[in-house]
Amino acid sequence: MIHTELNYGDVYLVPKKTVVDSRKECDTSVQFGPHRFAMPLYAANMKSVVDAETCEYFARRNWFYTMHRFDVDAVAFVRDMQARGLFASISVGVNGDTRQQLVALKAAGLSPEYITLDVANGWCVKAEQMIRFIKREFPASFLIGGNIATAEAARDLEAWGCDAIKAGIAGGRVCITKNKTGFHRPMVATVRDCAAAVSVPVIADGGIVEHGDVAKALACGASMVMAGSLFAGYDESAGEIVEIDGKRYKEYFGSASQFNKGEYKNVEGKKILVEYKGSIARLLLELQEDLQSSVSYAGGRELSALRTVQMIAVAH
Ligand SMILES: NC(=O)C1=CN([C@@H]2O[C@H](COP(=O)(O)OP(=O)(O)OC[C@H]3O[C@@H](n4cnc5c(N)ncnc54)[C@H](OP(=O)(O)O)[C@@H]3O)[C@@H](O)[C@H]2O)C=CC1
Ligand SMILES: Nc1nc2c(ncn2[C@@H]2O[C@H](COP(=O)(O)O)[C@@H](O)[C@H]2O)c(=O)[nH]1
Repeated sequence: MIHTELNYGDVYLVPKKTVVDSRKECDTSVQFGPHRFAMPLYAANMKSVVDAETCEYFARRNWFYTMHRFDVDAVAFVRDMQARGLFASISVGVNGDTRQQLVALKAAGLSPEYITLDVANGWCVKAEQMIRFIKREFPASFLIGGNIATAEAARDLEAWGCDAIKAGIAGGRVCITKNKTGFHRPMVATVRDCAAAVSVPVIADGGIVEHGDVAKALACGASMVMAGSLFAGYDESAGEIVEIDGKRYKEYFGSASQFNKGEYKNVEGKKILVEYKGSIARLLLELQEDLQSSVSYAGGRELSALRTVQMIAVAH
Protein backbone atom coordinates (compact mmCIF):
# COMPACT_ATOMS: atom_id res chain seq x y z
CA MET A 1 0.00 0.00 0.00
CA ILE A 2 1.46 3.39 -0.99
CA HIS A 3 0.50 6.19 1.38
CA THR A 4 0.22 9.91 0.64
CA GLU A 5 2.49 12.46 2.31
CA LEU A 6 2.03 16.21 2.31
CA ASN A 7 3.97 19.37 1.64
CA TYR A 8 3.41 22.85 3.13
CA GLY A 9 1.20 23.85 0.19
CA ASP A 10 -1.18 20.95 0.89
CA VAL A 11 -2.05 21.96 4.45
CA TYR A 12 -3.44 24.86 6.49
CA LEU A 13 -3.68 25.64 10.21
CA VAL A 14 -7.07 25.97 11.92
CA PRO A 15 -7.52 29.30 13.80
CA LYS A 16 -8.07 29.49 17.56
CA LYS A 17 -9.42 32.35 19.69
CA THR A 18 -6.90 35.23 19.73
CA VAL A 19 -5.88 36.30 23.24
CA VAL A 20 -3.71 39.33 22.44
CA ASP A 21 -4.93 42.86 21.68
CA SER A 22 -2.23 43.48 19.11
CA ARG A 23 -0.01 41.20 17.00
CA LYS A 24 2.91 43.19 18.43
CA GLU A 25 2.36 41.34 21.73
CA CYS A 26 3.33 38.03 20.11
CA ASP A 27 6.91 36.98 20.75
CA THR A 28 8.76 35.31 17.85
CA SER A 29 12.06 34.85 19.68
CA VAL A 30 13.58 31.41 20.07
CA GLN A 31 16.32 29.90 22.25
CA PHE A 32 18.59 27.91 19.99
CA GLY A 33 21.78 26.54 21.48
CA PRO A 34 23.63 29.14 23.56
CA HIS A 35 21.76 32.16 22.11
CA ARG A 36 18.25 33.52 21.85
CA PHE A 37 17.34 34.77 18.38
CA ALA A 38 14.72 37.21 17.09
CA MET A 39 13.17 34.64 14.73
CA PRO A 40 13.07 30.84 14.31
CA LEU A 41 14.14 31.27 10.68
CA TYR A 42 17.50 31.64 8.93
CA ALA A 43 19.13 31.80 5.53
CA ALA A 44 20.48 28.61 3.95
CA ASN A 45 24.23 27.95 4.18
CA MET A 46 24.61 28.24 0.40
CA LYS A 47 27.22 30.24 -1.51
CA SER A 48 24.52 32.10 -3.48
CA VAL A 49 22.67 33.07 -0.30
CA VAL A 50 25.22 33.98 2.39
CA ASP A 51 28.76 35.31 2.52
CA ALA A 52 30.75 36.74 5.42
CA GLU A 53 28.98 40.11 5.12
CA THR A 54 25.53 38.52 5.08
CA CYS A 55 26.43 36.50 8.16
CA GLU A 56 27.54 39.62 9.99
CA TYR A 57 24.34 41.43 8.89
CA PHE A 58 22.17 38.68 10.39
CA ALA A 59 24.23 38.26 13.57
CA ARG A 60 24.07 42.01 14.28
CA ARG A 61 20.27 41.88 14.00
CA ASN A 62 20.10 38.90 16.32
CA TRP A 63 19.09 36.47 13.58
CA PHE A 64 20.80 33.08 13.47
CA TYR A 65 23.06 32.40 10.47
CA THR A 66 25.36 29.65 9.23
CA MET A 67 28.24 30.43 6.87
CA HIS A 68 28.52 28.04 3.91
CA ARG A 69 31.52 25.67 3.60
CA PHE A 70 32.75 26.27 0.05
CA ASP A 71 36.23 27.82 -0.31
CA VAL A 72 35.97 29.33 3.15
CA ASP A 73 38.88 29.82 5.54
CA ALA A 74 37.13 28.70 8.73
CA VAL A 75 39.93 29.97 10.97
CA ALA A 76 39.76 33.49 9.50
CA PHE A 77 35.96 33.49 9.55
CA VAL A 78 35.63 32.37 13.18
CA ARG A 79 38.39 34.71 14.33
CA ASP A 80 36.82 37.71 12.51
CA MET A 81 33.31 37.11 13.84
CA GLN A 82 34.42 36.54 17.41
CA ALA A 83 36.80 39.56 17.28
CA ARG A 84 33.73 41.67 16.46
CA GLY A 85 31.91 40.28 19.48
CA LEU A 86 29.60 38.15 17.32
CA PHE A 87 28.92 34.43 17.50
CA ALA A 88 30.64 32.19 14.94
CA SER A 89 28.59 29.62 13.03
CA ILE A 90 30.31 27.54 10.34
CA SER A 91 29.49 24.62 8.05
CA VAL A 92 31.65 21.57 7.49
CA GLY A 93 31.60 18.50 5.25
CA VAL A 94 32.70 14.91 5.84
CA ASN A 95 36.00 14.69 4.00
CA GLY A 96 39.69 15.32 4.71
CA ASP A 97 39.52 19.05 3.91
CA THR A 98 37.04 19.47 6.76
CA ARG A 99 39.27 17.56 9.19
CA GLN A 100 42.16 19.86 8.24
CA GLN A 101 40.06 22.96 8.88
CA LEU A 102 38.91 21.64 12.24
CA VAL A 103 42.45 20.73 13.25
CA ALA A 104 43.57 24.25 12.24
CA LEU A 105 40.74 25.79 14.28
CA LYS A 106 41.75 23.78 17.32
CA ALA A 107 45.43 24.68 16.86
CA ALA A 108 44.43 28.36 16.73
CA GLY A 109 42.55 27.96 20.01
CA LEU A 110 39.24 28.78 18.32
CA SER A 111 35.88 27.18 19.04
CA PRO A 112 32.86 28.24 16.95
CA GLU A 113 29.64 28.56 18.90
CA TYR A 114 27.80 26.61 16.17
CA ILE A 115 28.98 23.94 13.71
CA THR A 116 26.70 22.55 10.98
CA LEU A 117 27.55 19.26 9.34
CA ASP A 118 26.25 19.90 5.81
CA VAL A 119 25.90 16.82 3.63
CA ALA A 120 23.15 15.69 1.29
CA ASN A 121 22.41 12.52 3.26
CA GLY A 122 23.64 12.92 6.84
CA TRP A 123 22.52 9.38 7.65
CA CYS A 124 25.78 7.71 6.64
CA VAL A 125 28.97 6.31 8.17
CA LYS A 126 31.16 9.25 7.15
CA ALA A 127 28.75 11.66 8.85
CA GLU A 128 28.70 9.54 12.01
CA GLN A 129 32.50 9.60 12.15
CA MET A 130 32.62 13.37 11.63
CA ILE A 131 29.91 14.02 14.23
CA ARG A 132 31.79 11.94 16.83
CA PHE A 133 35.07 13.71 15.90
CA ILE A 134 33.51 17.17 16.27
CA LYS A 135 31.85 16.32 19.59
CA ARG A 136 35.18 15.06 20.89
CA GLU A 137 37.33 17.98 19.66
CA PHE A 138 34.78 20.82 20.09
CA PRO A 139 32.61 19.79 23.05
CA ALA A 140 31.51 23.39 23.65
CA SER A 141 30.19 23.90 20.11
CA PHE A 142 26.51 23.39 19.35
CA LEU A 143 26.47 20.77 16.59
CA ILE A 144 23.76 20.69 13.94
CA GLY A 145 23.73 17.53 11.82
CA GLY A 146 21.94 16.82 8.56
CA ASN A 147 20.23 16.38 6.33
CA ILE A 148 17.87 13.54 7.07
CA ALA A 149 14.18 12.84 6.44
CA THR A 150 13.02 9.97 8.66
CA ALA A 151 12.46 9.25 12.34
CA GLU A 152 15.02 6.44 12.29
CA ALA A 153 17.70 8.71 10.83
CA ALA A 154 16.87 11.47 13.32
CA ARG A 155 17.24 9.03 16.22
CA ASP A 156 20.64 7.92 14.90
CA LEU A 157 21.97 11.47 14.55
CA GLU A 158 20.77 12.26 18.08
CA ALA A 159 22.50 9.13 19.37
CA TRP A 160 25.74 10.05 17.54
CA GLY A 161 25.80 13.36 19.44
CA CYS A 162 24.03 16.05 17.40
CA ASP A 163 22.60 18.92 19.44
CA ALA A 164 20.12 19.71 16.67
CA ILE A 165 19.07 17.93 13.50
CA LYS A 166 18.36 19.43 10.09
CA ALA A 167 15.55 17.68 8.22
CA GLY A 168 14.67 17.96 4.56
CA ILE A 169 15.76 15.85 1.62
CA ALA A 170 15.25 17.08 -1.93
CA GLY A 171 12.59 19.66 -1.18
CA GLY A 172 14.60 22.75 -2.14
CA ARG A 173 13.81 25.12 -5.01
CA VAL A 174 17.08 24.46 -6.87
CA CYS A 175 17.12 20.77 -6.01
CA ILE A 176 17.14 18.15 -8.75
CA THR A 177 17.89 15.22 -6.44
CA LYS A 178 14.34 13.90 -6.73
CA ASN A 179 14.50 14.01 -10.52
CA LYS A 180 17.92 12.40 -10.78
CA THR A 181 17.67 9.79 -8.00
CA GLY A 182 13.96 9.34 -7.35
CA PHE A 183 14.40 10.18 -3.65
CA HIS A 184 12.47 12.87 -1.77
CA ARG A 185 10.10 13.24 1.15
CA PRO A 186 7.52 16.05 1.42
CA MET A 187 8.26 18.52 4.20
CA VAL A 188 5.16 18.14 6.41
CA ALA A 189 5.75 14.40 6.73
CA THR A 190 9.50 14.88 7.16
CA VAL A 191 9.28 17.46 9.92
CA ARG A 192 6.45 15.77 11.84
CA ASP A 193 8.20 12.39 11.85
CA CYS A 194 11.63 13.71 12.77
CA ALA A 195 10.45 16.14 15.45
CA ALA A 196 8.34 13.46 17.13
CA ALA A 197 11.28 11.04 17.19
CA VAL A 198 13.93 13.09 19.01
CA SER A 199 14.30 15.40 21.99
CA VAL A 200 16.81 17.75 20.33
CA PRO A 201 15.56 20.67 18.17
CA VAL A 202 14.72 19.91 14.55
CA ILE A 203 15.38 22.43 11.76
CA ALA A 204 12.99 22.25 8.80
CA ASP A 205 15.20 22.82 5.74
CA GLY A 206 13.91 23.75 2.29
CA GLY A 207 10.58 24.15 0.55
CA ILE A 208 9.53 27.46 2.10
CA VAL A 209 7.50 29.18 -0.61
CA GLU A 210 5.08 31.39 1.32
CA HIS A 211 5.75 33.21 4.60
CA GLY A 212 3.01 31.13 6.22
CA ASP A 213 5.03 28.00 5.51
CA VAL A 214 7.28 29.02 8.42
CA ALA A 215 4.32 28.78 10.81
CA LYS A 216 3.33 25.46 9.24
CA ALA A 217 6.86 24.08 9.78
CA LEU A 218 6.75 25.14 13.44
CA ALA A 219 3.29 23.57 13.78
CA CYS A 220 4.83 20.33 12.49
CA GLY A 221 7.28 20.45 15.41
CA ALA A 222 10.28 22.29 13.97
CA SER A 223 12.21 24.58 16.33
CA MET A 224 13.97 26.45 13.51
CA VAL A 225 13.43 26.81 9.76
CA MET A 226 16.09 27.19 7.05
CA ALA A 227 15.28 28.79 3.69
CA GLY A 228 17.31 29.50 0.58
CA SER A 229 15.25 31.02 -2.24
CA LEU A 230 13.29 33.17 0.22
CA PHE A 231 16.50 35.07 1.02
CA ALA A 232 18.17 34.93 -2.39
CA GLY A 233 16.89 38.03 -4.20
CA TYR A 234 18.24 40.85 -2.05
CA ASP A 235 21.15 43.29 -1.94
CA GLU A 236 22.51 41.45 1.09
CA SER A 237 22.19 37.99 -0.57
CA ALA A 238 25.50 36.62 -1.81
CA GLY A 239 24.45 35.84 -5.41
CA GLU A 240 25.41 38.08 -8.33
CA ILE A 241 22.99 40.54 -9.92
CA VAL A 242 22.14 39.78 -13.56
CA GLU A 243 20.37 42.26 -15.87
CA ILE A 244 18.18 40.98 -18.73
CA ASP A 245 16.19 43.40 -20.93
CA GLY A 246 16.50 46.11 -18.29
CA LYS A 247 15.14 43.89 -15.49
CA ARG A 248 17.38 42.86 -12.61
CA TYR A 249 17.64 39.36 -11.15
CA LYS A 250 19.88 37.58 -8.64
CA GLU A 251 21.57 34.26 -9.25
CA TYR A 252 20.53 31.42 -6.96
CA PHE A 253 22.32 28.08 -7.36
CA GLY A 254 22.34 24.76 -5.53
CA SER A 255 25.36 23.65 -3.51
CA ALA A 256 25.43 20.47 -5.60
CA SER A 257 25.03 22.35 -8.90
CA GLN A 258 27.68 22.30 -11.61
CA PHE A 259 28.14 26.02 -11.00
CA ASN A 260 29.03 25.51 -7.33
CA LYS A 261 31.07 22.34 -7.89
CA GLY A 262 33.01 23.66 -10.87
CA GLU A 263 32.49 20.37 -12.73
CA TYR A 264 29.61 18.22 -14.00
CA LYS A 265 29.93 15.32 -11.55
CA ASN A 266 27.21 14.01 -9.25
CA VAL A 267 25.24 17.16 -9.99
CA GLU A 268 22.03 17.34 -7.93
CA GLY A 269 21.32 21.05 -8.08
CA LYS A 270 20.68 23.78 -10.64
CA LYS A 271 21.12 27.53 -11.08
CA ILE A 272 18.12 29.84 -11.48
CA LEU A 273 17.47 33.57 -11.54
CA VAL A 274 15.20 35.04 -8.88
CA GLU A 275 13.60 38.47 -8.97
CA TYR A 276 15.82 41.21 -7.51
CA LYS A 277 14.00 42.88 -4.62
CA GLY A 278 16.40 45.47 -3.14
CA SER A 279 17.21 45.66 0.57
CA ILE A 280 16.43 42.67 2.77
CA ALA A 281 15.40 44.81 5.75
CA ARG A 282 11.76 45.04 4.64
CA LEU A 283 11.58 41.24 4.18
CA LEU A 284 12.91 40.56 7.69
CA LEU A 285 10.35 42.91 9.21
CA GLU A 286 7.50 41.43 7.19
CA LEU A 287 8.51 37.85 8.10
CA GLN A 288 8.44 38.83 11.76
CA GLU A 289 5.06 40.59 11.44
CA ASP A 290 3.59 37.60 9.60
CA LEU A 291 4.84 35.15 12.22
CA GLN A 292 3.48 37.36 15.02
CA SER A 293 0.14 37.19 13.24
CA SER A 294 0.42 33.38 12.97
CA VAL A 295 0.99 33.15 16.73
CA SER A 296 -2.11 35.28 17.33
CA TYR A 297 -4.23 33.00 15.11
CA ALA A 298 -2.82 30.07 17.11
CA GLY A 299 -4.37 31.60 20.23
CA GLY A 300 -1.10 32.32 22.03
CA ARG A 301 1.62 34.83 22.75
CA GLU A 302 4.66 32.69 21.97
CA LEU A 303 5.82 30.32 19.27
CA SER A 304 4.85 27.30 21.37
CA ALA A 305 1.18 28.10 20.61
CA LEU A 306 1.77 26.93 17.04
CA ARG A 307 2.46 23.41 18.32
CA THR A 308 -1.12 23.23 19.65
CA VAL A 309 -3.05 23.98 16.47
CA GLN A 310 -4.88 21.55 14.27
CA MET A 311 -3.51 21.03 10.76
CA ILE A 312 -5.84 20.15 7.91
CA ALA A 313 -5.16 18.95 4.40
CA VAL A 314 -6.86 20.67 1.47
CA ALA A 315 -8.13 18.78 -1.54
CA HIS A 316 -6.64 20.17 -4.78
N1 LIG B 1 19.12 18.94 1.34
C1 LIG B 1 19.19 18.21 0.25
O1 LIG B 1 18.23 17.54 -0.12
C2 LIG B 1 20.45 18.16 -0.56
C3 LIG B 1 21.47 19.04 -0.33
N2 LIG B 1 22.60 19.00 -1.07
C4 LIG B 1 23.67 19.96 -0.77
O2 LIG B 1 24.68 19.86 -1.75
C5 LIG B 1 25.96 19.94 -1.15
C6 LIG B 1 26.81 18.75 -1.55
O3 LIG B 1 26.37 17.66 -0.79
P1 LIG B 1 27.18 16.29 -0.73
O4 LIG B 1 27.13 15.67 -2.08
O5 LIG B 1 26.71 15.50 0.40
O6 LIG B 1 28.61 16.78 -0.35
P2 LIG B 1 29.97 16.53 -1.03
O7 LIG B 1 29.82 16.70 -2.49
O8 LIG B 1 30.93 17.35 -0.30
O9 LIG B 1 30.17 14.98 -0.72
C7 LIG B 1 30.66 14.62 0.52
C8 LIG B 1 31.26 13.23 0.46
O10 LIG B 1 30.23 12.28 0.63
C9 LIG B 1 30.22 11.38 -0.50
N3 LIG B 1 28.83 11.22 -0.88
C10 LIG B 1 27.97 12.19 -1.21
N4 LIG B 1 26.79 11.66 -1.52
C11 LIG B 1 26.94 10.33 -1.39
C12 LIG B 1 26.08 9.23 -1.59
N5 LIG B 1 24.81 9.43 -2.01
N6 LIG B 1 26.55 8.00 -1.32
C13 LIG B 1 27.81 7.82 -0.91
N7 LIG B 1 28.68 8.80 -0.72
C14 LIG B 1 28.24 10.04 -0.97
C15 LIG B 1 30.99 12.07 -1.57
O11 LIG B 1 31.65 11.12 -2.39
P3 LIG B 1 31.26 10.93 -3.93
O12 LIG B 1 31.06 12.31 -4.50
O13 LIG B 1 32.43 10.24 -4.50
O14 LIG B 1 30.01 10.10 -3.96
C16 LIG B 1 31.97 12.91 -0.83
O15 LIG B 1 33.12 12.19 -0.54
C17 LIG B 1 25.74 20.10 0.35
O16 LIG B 1 25.86 21.45 0.69
C18 LIG B 1 24.32 19.63 0.56
O17 LIG B 1 23.66 20.32 1.60
C19 LIG B 1 22.77 18.09 -2.08
C20 LIG B 1 21.79 17.21 -2.37
C21 LIG B 1 20.54 17.14 -1.61
N1 LIG C 1 19.03 18.64 -3.80
C1 LIG C 1 19.69 19.76 -3.56
N2 LIG C 1 19.35 20.49 -2.48
C2 LIG C 1 20.06 21.57 -2.26
C3 LIG C 1 21.11 21.99 -3.08
N3 LIG C 1 21.63 23.11 -2.58
C4 LIG C 1 20.93 23.38 -1.47
N4 LIG C 1 19.98 22.46 -1.27
C5 LIG C 1 18.99 22.40 -0.20
O1 LIG C 1 17.94 23.32 -0.50
C6 LIG C 1 17.69 24.12 0.67
C7 LIG C 1 17.06 25.46 0.33
O2 LIG C 1 15.80 25.24 -0.24
P1 LIG C 1 14.79 26.43 -0.63
O3 LIG C 1 13.56 25.73 -1.10
O4 LIG C 1 14.55 27.21 0.61
O5 LIG C 1 15.40 27.25 -1.70
C8 LIG C 1 19.06 24.22 1.30
O6 LIG C 1 19.04 24.64 2.63
C9 LIG C 1 19.58 22.80 1.12
O7 LIG C 1 19.12 21.91 2.10
C10 LIG C 1 21.42 21.21 -4.22
O8 LIG C 1 22.30 21.53 -5.02
N5 LIG C 1 20.68 20.11 -4.41
